Amino acid sequence: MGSSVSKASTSSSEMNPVQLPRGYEVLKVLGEGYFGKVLKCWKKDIKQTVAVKIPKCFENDTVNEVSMLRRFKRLKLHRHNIVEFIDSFQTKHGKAIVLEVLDITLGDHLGLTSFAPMLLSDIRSIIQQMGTALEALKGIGVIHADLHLHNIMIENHQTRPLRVKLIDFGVAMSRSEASQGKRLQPMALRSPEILLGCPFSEAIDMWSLGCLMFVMICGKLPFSGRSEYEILRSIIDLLGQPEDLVLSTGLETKKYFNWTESNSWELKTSFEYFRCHLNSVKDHKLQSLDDLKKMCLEENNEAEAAEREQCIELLKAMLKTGEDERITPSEVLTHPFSTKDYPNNGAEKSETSSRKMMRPKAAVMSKRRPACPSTLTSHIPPAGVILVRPATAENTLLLEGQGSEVSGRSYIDKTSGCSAFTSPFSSEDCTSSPTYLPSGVILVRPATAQRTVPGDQESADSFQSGRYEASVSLVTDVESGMESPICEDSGSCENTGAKGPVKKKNFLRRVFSWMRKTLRPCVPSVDDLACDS
Ligand SMILES: Nc1ncnc2c1ncn2[C@@H]1O[C@H](COP(=O)(O)OP(=O)(O)OP(=O)(O)O)[C@@H](O)[C@H]1O
Repeated sequence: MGSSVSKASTSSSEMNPVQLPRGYEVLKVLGEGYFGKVLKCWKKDIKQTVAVKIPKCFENDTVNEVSMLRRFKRLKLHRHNIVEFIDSFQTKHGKAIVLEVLDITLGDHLGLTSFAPMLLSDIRSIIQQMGTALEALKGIGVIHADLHLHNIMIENHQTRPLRVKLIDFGVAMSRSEASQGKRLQPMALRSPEILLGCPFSEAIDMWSLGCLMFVMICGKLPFSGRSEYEILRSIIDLLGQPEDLVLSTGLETKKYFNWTESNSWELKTSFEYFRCHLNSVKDHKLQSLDDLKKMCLEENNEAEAAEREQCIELLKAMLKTGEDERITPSEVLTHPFSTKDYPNNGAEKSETSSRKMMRPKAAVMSKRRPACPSTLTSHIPPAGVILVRPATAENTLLLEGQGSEVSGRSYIDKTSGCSAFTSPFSSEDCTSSPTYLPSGVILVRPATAQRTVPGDQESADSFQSGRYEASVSLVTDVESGMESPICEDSGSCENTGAKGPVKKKNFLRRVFSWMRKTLRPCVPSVDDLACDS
């Protein structure tokens, strides 16, 4: 790499405190981390846009990261979902790193939907790909040690399946460097072995990935607290205490635990630890990970329940407090959730709700033209589901403009007692606790004979003809602020009396006209729905 430095333009130098070599043109700032600023640049010799990570100051030596990435390049690890290294060059603060450009971080992606739970199909593809990345790293004895929502990047968040890459090897190390007592990983994602100062291995990355999977499932962190003690207490609350055998190897165990007369370790109380009482700052109300199985997107959907069950089983295997018991990356890849191979898997016969929702969405997002006419019936959304484009900056604004959010908080069905989406977080008060939906999904009350006008065939016809309103029964009530035509009509609300058929018909007309105005820009066209192959 040539070391001659061009005189950057004013705008470039504003974005970039370090002048870049002649062969680069700065386009924009992509992101910033603790160690470096990442710029999108045009690399003239290869005629390609690249991401250039520039160290902020001299202490942030990137030599380790560069040599790690060079090794990955030799081993072609970009084929295993690890960011592709292109080049490096010297700056006054150390080596700048040139990488392939990626789209947005997983954290930003979740942020677009206010951390709504992700579809199981999206979670599966992310876990499979990160499992592959961790397997490749384990194969060469490398620990990433800094897995978090902003170190997993999506290649293009508008296409499905989601393609993700692992980035930021700033603190990555080889297994031989994994000396007991090192402080690694973001605190909330810190594994028990790091918290306790036990011997550790690549398994610490699986722990962090498990924590991230929890966030993808329910939009919350599994463990929270402002100190390591609180994180540890939070882990023990949800998962139970690590085995005494594990605790006995920790350099920090005595800091957090007392050795009792019954010859076992017992977590110190907050008073013993801090000299003051401290309430737990839990982000959720789960008693155990199994409670997550109760979270469902659709009632009475056995396929979805079976899929979720396997998803949570995998999560439990990732969040084992003892690293020896924790699932390995290769086991993740063969887990039934990853392979979608489990009893009651209705993949062949009837697809799960997430698939049903994903199909048209993928077609819409990839803007594929239908290559073949397809049978209409395979594209009719299940009763009670309105298909909308997945949340993007644009359509999020569209919905927000109506006083709502895609996050689903606004789509809680108060009248049905949260029956459309049961969340363990909202078990106490479903009107005030946040309940989340995946992006692109609006829940409606289940269709019943009374509520569905016209009948199935008519509904199918109108769906095909673009009159989507006919396939919809009733939109759920939304949270305050959202003007809803549904609850204006007493006949549609369970807590009010029924009205005559004429009034109901008028009401439905109003509903449909409201929906036409509101949802048309979000609803896929028939062309888009016509072929998903
Ligand atoms: N290849 C890339 N393509 C696009 N954006 C990127 C790329 N690499 C990094 N970014 C953006 O820059 C941010 C910072 O990158 P990175 O995590 O590598 O820096 P860091 O200083 O090591 O961060 P940290 O604070 O996590 O240690 C990322 O969160 C992301 O938003």
